Amino acid sequence: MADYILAIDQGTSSSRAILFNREGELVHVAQEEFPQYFPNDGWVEHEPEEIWHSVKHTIEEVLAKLQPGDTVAGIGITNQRETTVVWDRETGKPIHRAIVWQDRRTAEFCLQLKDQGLQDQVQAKTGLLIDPYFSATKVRWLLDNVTGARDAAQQGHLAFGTIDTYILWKLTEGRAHRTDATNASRTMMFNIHDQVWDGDLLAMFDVPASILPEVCDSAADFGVCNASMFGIELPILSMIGDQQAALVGQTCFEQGMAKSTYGTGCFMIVNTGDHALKSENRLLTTIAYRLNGKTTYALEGSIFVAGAAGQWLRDGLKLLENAAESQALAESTPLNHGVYLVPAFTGLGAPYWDPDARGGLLGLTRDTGIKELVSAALQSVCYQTKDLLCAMEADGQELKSLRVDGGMVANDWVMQFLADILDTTVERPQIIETTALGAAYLAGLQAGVYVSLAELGQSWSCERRFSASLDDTDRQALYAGWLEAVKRVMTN
Ligand SMILES: Nc1ncnc2c1ncn2[C@@H]1O[C@H](COP(=O)(O)OP(=O)(O)O)[C@@H](O)[C@H]1O
Ligand SMILES: O=P(O)(O)OC[C@H](O)CO
Repeated sequence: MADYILAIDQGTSSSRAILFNREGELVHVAQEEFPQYFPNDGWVEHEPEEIWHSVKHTIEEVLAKLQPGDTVAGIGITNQRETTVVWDRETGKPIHRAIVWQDRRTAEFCLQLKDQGLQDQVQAKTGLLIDPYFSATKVRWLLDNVTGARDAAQQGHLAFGTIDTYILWKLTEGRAHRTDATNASRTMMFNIHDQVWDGDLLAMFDVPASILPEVCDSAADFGVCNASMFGIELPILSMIGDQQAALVGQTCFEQGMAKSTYGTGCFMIVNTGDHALKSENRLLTTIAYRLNGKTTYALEGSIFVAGAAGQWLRDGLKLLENAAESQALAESTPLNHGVYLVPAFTGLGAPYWDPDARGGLLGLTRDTGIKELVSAALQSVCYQTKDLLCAMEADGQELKSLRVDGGMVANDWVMQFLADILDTTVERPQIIETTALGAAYLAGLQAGVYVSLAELGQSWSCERRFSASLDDTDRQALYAGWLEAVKRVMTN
């Protein structure tokens, strides 16, 4: 049996390649950031070739650490979801930069669809709420705005993919055009009940079926990366959206188990088993994973800005050298400083869904300083999680505890404030690279390294539990201030 599984975690801010051993331990990791482009108000783009190069370099870096005789079972790919790439099938060249999930350029078109009363139909088929977040309107924008694209698409010359599909295409040098059910479920073109690309939706978004990838289980034989690329032949054995991968990496396999991931954005997901539970509180119904043709569903709350607020303080305002510094600054101010940052830089996601909202900084006084701003930015992530938790509870999902992961959970102050504001126990696992681990687990299942999800469930272990200790009155007062601040920035 092979020694290692290679996971590729292609996130919004960086790409990572990680070698896990059979015990699910992280053995080697390489990481590379890539540029973000903000060409217009609310627009966010990535250069697909730059993403691919970062993926290629990180794979090369970790494979270089293998010893002679070491074997790799295959690759699991997990990725930032919804981000949309369209490329030429012949040349492999993207016709435009990727339109990133955070991008709001199609807000007006989404509003038109909602005004036409199409929300219910879209939600019934896809589990999603009409929003620029999802791929469908981004594909339409590309076909309408890149010269010649629509004609080329009609003639079958173009391919669409989310980032998983694009990486697979590159790894297999154009031989495989596939995605998995979790990524398909985020396009707003996929019927999550019938598990097919939906003709009505394709007509609604004016997307020709010829550009779509084949949809597979999350663990499947997706294709093979030939030895000519990295020196060893590597089959691609899993593909899964990063938030669903984190659910798998956190081994939340039972109904009612939940995780929240704090990367660029924040995504809380609760496993709802084989039931596609319709949210009455503006959460998303989505596919958690599909294995051996059996679909497991989830309820998701998606927040667009979490760690990105720290990036703004670091790169935009130059208030921080690095994200880790934020902890000491936040520790040096009381919780009730009265400053609220609503980081609606690219609109608000769940449960508000207001693409036109923009950020607000409220409660400033003459003595407001860097530490209050930093604290407010970190607190905003926890308040937004509270919004999601309230929506989940209103949908009948009672969480006893919350498993957390992602780059931001290294910050103990944030984790304690999160437990305090949620009034729930927050559990940080030993391995916080759970996204990559989830992809590796599924690749391992496909390769026969692991036998079942139940076996994997035994492997989860907690590094630290954060218990709520804040007085109830203080909690309520802090959260009431947040709700008031959100009201001030909303446009709908
Ligand atoms: N100690 C920390 N405190 C606060 N934020 C942090 C800390 N460490 C990392 N981050 C934030 O976490 C994010 C990176 O997390 P990661 O899971 O790698 O994101 P992604 O998958 O979106 O690329 C960045 O936005 C960074 O600012
Ligand atoms: O890059 P992340 O980890 O913030 O995740 C992005 C999400 O998949 C967007 O839906």
